[in-house]
Amino acid sequence: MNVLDIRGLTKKFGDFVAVDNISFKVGEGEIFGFLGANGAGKSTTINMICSLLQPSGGEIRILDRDIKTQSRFAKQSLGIVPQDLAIYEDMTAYENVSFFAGLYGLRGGQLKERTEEALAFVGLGDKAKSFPKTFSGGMKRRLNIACAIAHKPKLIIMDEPTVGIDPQSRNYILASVRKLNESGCTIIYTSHYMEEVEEICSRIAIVDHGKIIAEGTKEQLTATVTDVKDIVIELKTATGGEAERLTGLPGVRKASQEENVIRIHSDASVDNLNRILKRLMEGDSEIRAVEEREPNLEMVFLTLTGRNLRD
Ligand SMILES: Nc1ncnc2c1ncn2[C@@H]1O[C@H](COP(=O)(O)OP(=O)(O)OP(=O)(O)O)[C@@H](O)[C@H]1O
Repeated sequence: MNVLDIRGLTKKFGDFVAVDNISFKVGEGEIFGFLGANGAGKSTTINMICSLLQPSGGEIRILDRDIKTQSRFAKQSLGIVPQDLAIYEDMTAYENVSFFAGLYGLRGGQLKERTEEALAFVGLGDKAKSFPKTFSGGMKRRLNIACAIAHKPKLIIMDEPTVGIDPQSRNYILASVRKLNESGCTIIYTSHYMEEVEEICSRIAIVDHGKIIAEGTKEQLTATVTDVKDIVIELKTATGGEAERLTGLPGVRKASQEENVIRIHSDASVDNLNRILKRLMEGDSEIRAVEEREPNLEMVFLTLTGRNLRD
C-alpha cells in the first residue's frame, strides 16, 4: 500500500504557482527524499500534506484515505518535523514532548511512556527536566523530532531538519532517521543538501520551480547523466574570477567557483582537461589537485536545470 499518494497537487499564491501539478507516491518503508533549491516548493508541498495550507488543486491520500475527508486519521498517521523549530522555550523538554503527544490523543500511562521513549530515542533522556533555552541548536532540533514521533506515526515528514546545526548533531539526526525507518516508519525527508539525500534516501524526487523534474533511486537518476563529466580543480591560492576564464573553452558548459575550488561541468565527449589547466596556469594559478567526479545528484540537477542546487 502507498503510505502517501499525491495527485496533481497545485498551490497558487495569487498569480504565482508555487507547486505546479505534482504527483508522486511513497511506499511503505521508504525514505523518500525531496531535493530542491531554496524556493523550489518543498515546504509548500509539505504544508499541504500536513493540512497547514489548503491546496489550490489536486488530491492527497495518506494510507489510501483522502486527508480532506479523513482529517483526524491523517493527523494521527502523520508526524511532522517542521523547518522552523516548534518548541516552547519555557516548558521543559519532557513537557514539550508530552504536550505534542497529548495533541495526538495520548493520555495517562501511555503518554508518559511514549514521552520518555521519544526523549530517549533522540538522546535527550537525561535532559527531560531541562529547558530548551539551555540547549544547543542541534539539541533543539532533536527535541523537535521527539515531539513529532511520540505518537508513533506511520509517516514522518522532516522539513530540512539539519539546517544550521553542527556536524555532530547532523550525524545524530541522520542516524535517527535511519533508526526510525528500521522501526517501521516511512519517511519523507526534504533538503537542499545533496549529500544527505544521497546518503539516506531510498528514492528521490528533484523539485524545481514547483515541479518534479526527476524521480528515482540515486542509481537511476545518476545513470541519466552519461554525456557530462564534472572536473573539480583545487588551486593553491585564488584571487577570484578564475572560473570565469574557463567559460567558452570547448565542452565547458558551466564553471563555478567557491574560494579556491573550481567546478567545471563539461561535455564528457570533449577531451579538454589539458586546455583547462593551461588556461588556469596562463593566469598564474597554481594547481593543488584535480579530480574527475563520478555522476552525482548535483550533476543531475545541473544537467536538467543549468544551475547548481545552491546557486
Ligand atoms: N505564503 C506565501 N505567499 C506567497 N508566496 C509564497 C508563500 N509561501 C511560499 N511562497 C513562495 O513559494 C515558493 C516556494 O516556497 P517554499 O517555501 O515551498 O520553497 P522551499 O523549496 O521549501 O524552499 P526553502 O528551502 O527555502 O524552504 C517561493 O518562491 C516562496 O517565495
